[in-house]
Order: sequence, then structure tokens, then C-alpha cells
Amino acid sequence: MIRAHGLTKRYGGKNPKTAVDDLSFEVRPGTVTGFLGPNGAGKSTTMRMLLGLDAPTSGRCTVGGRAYAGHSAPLTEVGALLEARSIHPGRSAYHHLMALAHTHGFPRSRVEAVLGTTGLSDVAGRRVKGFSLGMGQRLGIAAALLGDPATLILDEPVNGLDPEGVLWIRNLLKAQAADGRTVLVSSHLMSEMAVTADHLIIVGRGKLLADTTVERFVRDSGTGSVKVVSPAAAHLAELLAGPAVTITSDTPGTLDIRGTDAEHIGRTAAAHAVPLFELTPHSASLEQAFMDLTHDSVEYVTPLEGAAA
Ligand SMILES: Nc1ncnc2c1ncn2[C@@H]1O[C@H](COP(=O)(O)OP(=O)(O)OP(=O)(O)O)[C@@H](O)[C@H]1O
Repeated sequence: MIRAHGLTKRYGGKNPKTAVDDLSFEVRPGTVTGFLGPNGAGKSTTMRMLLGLDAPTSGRCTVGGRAYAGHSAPLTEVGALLEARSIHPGRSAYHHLMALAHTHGFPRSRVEAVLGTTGLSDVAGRRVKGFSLGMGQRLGIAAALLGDPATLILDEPVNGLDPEGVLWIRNLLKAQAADGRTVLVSSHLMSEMAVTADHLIIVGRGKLLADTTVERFVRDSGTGSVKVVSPAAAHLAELLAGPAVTITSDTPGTLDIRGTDAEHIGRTAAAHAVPLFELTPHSASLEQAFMDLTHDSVEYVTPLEGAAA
């Protein structure tokens, strides 16, 4: 379990900045929790505070009931993958993990186990400097798993991975959560989070914007639509018209309806004897729901093409 309460981080200097602003949330075991937010939203800073690498200006956070520094053997409590990693380039993956295991008193069998889990057994003897980005990510994850921790905190673990690597991470995170671990993972890839995470914590400009399940977030975003095919489409459109309802039609006889649901459309059609050939709800994509929610929190907005500067 990860808990943050009133977590705040302000950076001083010439450009003072509140990177994390009164953030409170819980990350429960047994689920993959996606940590999302636009660039500069404060995700990495929050993760660094959870890992005791940055001190909060105010508020507090605990992992497994204690502040990170309060754990006597942190690697057995929390495994972390942060964006900046320092691995001696001349060392082999095996030696890198063995050195880490040695420092923390873990047996060689743990090194062999995590090399197997991360698919690195065959390349374990190769020097890290020859590793691809994807292999480096796998090695970082192997190190995070070394202490068989109850909590995993991973910052952008799918960065730079090919589709097979992305699928591998997805299955790994799900399996770790299914084993009862607490898994917090940040990502920019919404489509990937939609299929990996069960729960979402979304931040914007350091503040909490949403703390909900993926399913509820997408459903409540209100950006879903219903496709209707009917020989009396124009009549049905008149029956459904209302201030909150938007109806568009790209093809004669086909309507794309937003602002109401399939049940209401079906009942209205039945009440007026309008035949329906198709009635298909399309839920919004996580990406669209995320863009709608975070639009006002984006630090660097790309100007629309053709818009006045
Ligand atoms: N050491 C620092 N000194 C000053 N400002 C900082 C420092 N570290 C981060 N910031 C600022 O704090 C804000 C949050 O940064 P952070 O890296 O936590 O965001 P993020 O959500 O992880 O972003 P990204 O998705 O781009 O990695 C940003 O505006 C960043 O410029």
C-alpha cells in the first residue's frame, strides 16, 4: 500500500515552482495503478518523494506503512525503476545484479530468478554498454524485482520498448499485481494504460485531477457516442434533439449521437415505432477522456495549425 497525504514539493531558486501541490491518494495492493499526467505534471517528483530521493516541502508519504527511509531493507519493500539509471557500462548484466544482490545480502538464486523473469538469461554475460534501450529497461526491472518487493514503483517502464517488450511489461505488471503486490506505474501511452491499469491516478500541474478506475473514468468522461442505423434516421434525430445532445451524420441513414445513451435512444425509437437496424454504443478512448480532463493543465500546448500566434 502506498499513501500520500497533503504531499507538496516546491522548488525555489530563480524560477520557483510548485511541482506537487497538496496531493493525497492511496495505491492499493492487487491492482496495477496507472499514474498519468501531462509533461511536467509532477509524476516523477512524486515518485522520487515516495522513494525518499526528494524531501517533501510539506505533507507525507508512506510505502508499506512507513516512510521509505524507515525501512531497514528497502529493496525487499519497494522495487523502483526511475528514468535516470546509472549502471556501470563495462559490467555485465549478471555482475550488475550480483553486485546489487551482494550489497543487500540477497542470494545468487534471486539474480538467476530475475534474469529469467525479465528474459535476460541468455545475454546476462554481455556488457551493459552493448545493451539496447529495451534490454536496459529489462535490466532496470530485473534490479527492481531483485528483493522480491511488495511494492513496485516504475516511471515510464515502456519507454523505448518495441511492441513485444510493451506486451511483456503489460503481462509482468498484471502478474505482479495478481500476486498481491502494489504496482504504481507512470506512462504517457494512454492506449497501453487502458489495457494494463485497473486504477488511475491523474495529476495536472501537481494537483490531483482524478482517482478512479479506468472503466469509470472512461464511462464518466461523457465523450462516448452511440451509432444508430435506421431508415427513419432524420425523424429519430428530431425526436432525440435536445440541448445536451449532439447528432452528426456522415452517411445517409446513419447517426452518431453524443450526450445520451443507447437505452434512451432504443426506448425513444420503440415509442415512436422507428425501426432500428443498428444501435451500437462506442465508449470513449482513455486517450480522449485524458485529453479532455487534462486540457487546462497542459504546460506546453501545441498551437493549432493555422491558428494566430
Ligand atoms: N529540481 C528541480 N528544480 C526546479 N524545478 C523542477 C525540478 N524538478 C522538477 N521541476 C519542475 O517540476 C515540475 C514537475 O516535474 P516532474 O518531472 O515531476 O513532472 P512529470 O509529470 O514527471 O513530467 P514528465 O511527464 O515530463 O516526465 C516541472 O515543471 C519541472 O520543470
